Amino acid sequence: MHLNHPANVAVIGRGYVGLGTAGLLAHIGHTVTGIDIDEEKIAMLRQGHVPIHEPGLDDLLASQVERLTWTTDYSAVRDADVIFICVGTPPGLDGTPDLQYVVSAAASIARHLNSHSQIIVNKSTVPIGTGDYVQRLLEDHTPSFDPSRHFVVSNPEFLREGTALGDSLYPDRIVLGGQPQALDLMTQLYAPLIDQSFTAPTVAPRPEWFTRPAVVKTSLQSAEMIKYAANAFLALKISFANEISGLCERVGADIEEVAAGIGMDQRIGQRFLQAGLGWGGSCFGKDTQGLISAGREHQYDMPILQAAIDVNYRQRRVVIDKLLRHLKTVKGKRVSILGMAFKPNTDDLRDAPTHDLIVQLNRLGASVTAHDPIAMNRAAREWSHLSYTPAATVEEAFERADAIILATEWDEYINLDWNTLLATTRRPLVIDARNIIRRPINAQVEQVGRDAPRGERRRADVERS
Ligand SMILES: NC(=O)C1=CN([C@@H]2O[C@H](COP(=O)(O)OP(=O)(O)OC[C@H]3O[C@@H](n4cnc5c(N)ncnc54)[C@H](O)[C@@H]3O)[C@@H](O)[C@H]2O)C=CC1
Ligand SMILES: O=C(O)[C@H]1O[C@H](OP(=O)(O)OP(=O)(O)OC[C@H]2O[C@@H](n3ccc(=O)[nH]c3=O)[C@H](O)[C@@H]2O)[C@H](O)[C@@H](O)[C@@H]1O
Repeated sequence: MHLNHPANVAVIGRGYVGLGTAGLLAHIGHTVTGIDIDEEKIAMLRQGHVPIHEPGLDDLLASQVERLTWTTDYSAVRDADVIFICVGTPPGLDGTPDLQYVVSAAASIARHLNSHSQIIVNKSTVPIGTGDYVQRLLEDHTPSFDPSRHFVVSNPEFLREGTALGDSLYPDRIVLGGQPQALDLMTQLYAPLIDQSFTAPTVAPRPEWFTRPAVVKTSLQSAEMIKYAANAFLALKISFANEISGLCERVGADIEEVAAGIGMDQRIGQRFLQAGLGWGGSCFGKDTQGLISAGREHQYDMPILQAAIDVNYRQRRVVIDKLLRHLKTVKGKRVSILGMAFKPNTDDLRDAPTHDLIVQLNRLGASVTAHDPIAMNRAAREWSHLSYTPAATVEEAFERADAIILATEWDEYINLDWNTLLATTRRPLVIDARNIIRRPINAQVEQVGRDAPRGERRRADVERS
């Protein structure tokens, strides 16, 4: 079978994954219609405004205006060769992913499928078996449905927020699950990405070391499982580093040196061993819980994943314990938090550790001030249930503070003139929950899994020697 080039593609959902996918497919030459039910966000996109903060995405989308259309009208599906589902799958109350948006998107697609060959590709992270379910739903609701022409494919997404463009344009692998003829069509769609024959955009240059992505073709179920297993493994790697960091503190070892030392074993690898406040964001918590709930459905325990979750959320208490060791009580004290987004270079606040830090500090009676270079406006909307004073500038956060907690390692914080700012505090106490401070500063500094920074031995020194 043959896929038109350029292909007509519909991308359902304009979140982090939908916008990244639309931008990528337009950049490699396809004609893309982005569909979302959120009229306000579609209106913003039509006016050239990107509704999320993702470095370089606004420039990439602006460079592709001729290939990109935004609409709330599903009838665009009728002319599409390939239809991507990129809607949210948030956790339900018991940790099971809520599939209502996927089901509703699939039902809307079903109303508009045509009688030609069309591929429905799921990029949302969904429980194993959802692809089959979507196929049955389409069969039931599409009078013209023909399994020799209408295919459901799983193509999980591995981008990280904050580095979405680079991750999408230069991926380690492209995972495709489904029937062989549908996967052949998908490799035709992705040919410029697989061969890296596109011109790298200036906002995301091709790394020198990058050659081409691997293409992994599997069954629908295996592709769906690969996504969950990848996120779960990364999450447990971080929790492993955090668990070891607690013991490091007790025996006088330094987690930065230990992580560098074990990470040099290529079987382990350096990445995702950064100890600190633990993971946050929309996916690691949701997907580890999602796997556990899938196990529960099959009467199968997943104790390693449960332990990874427990260790992760314990880190949020460890940081407050460190603060209390110095201040005894925080009642009436001014505690300033630097960083609200769950990681740098994004405005995403989902499951951000800072949320839980503020909750704990509110309970302990502290007066909380918080700052973030990008996420403050979003926090004003999404965290109105919390009690904190937003600091308009980082200087304002330091002024008269009894303690500073560094929660997100934005470059802006790494490059601060710490000593000048600390001079304006009431007490120079820094809880560096991301271990970013490398040299001694004029403050008592608490880090995670190590003594205060001495300056003479750093992770980088270990890497060089
Ligand atoms: N955020 C990330 O970095 C990554 C997310 N994922 C997965 O991708 C999926 C999407 O995640 P995000 O982009 O973060 O979600 P998001 O919450 O940022 O965006 C979802 C979008 O879908 C729209 N939507 C909901 N129902 C719809 C419908 N019936 N028709 C059209 N649009 C509809 C919403 O209005 C929203 O704009 C999730 O399953 C997530 O687990 C996978 C890899 C990375
Ligand atoms: O499914 C998803 O949504 C995505 O989830 C993660 O991406 P993301 O959550 O955007 O960001 P990460 O860079 O993975 O960071 C997640 C959290 O882990 C924390 N982290 C990361 C690495 C580390 O060593 N230590 C650590 O605490 C970060 O601070 C952050 O809070 C995965 O890395 C992506 O591959 C995946 O596509």
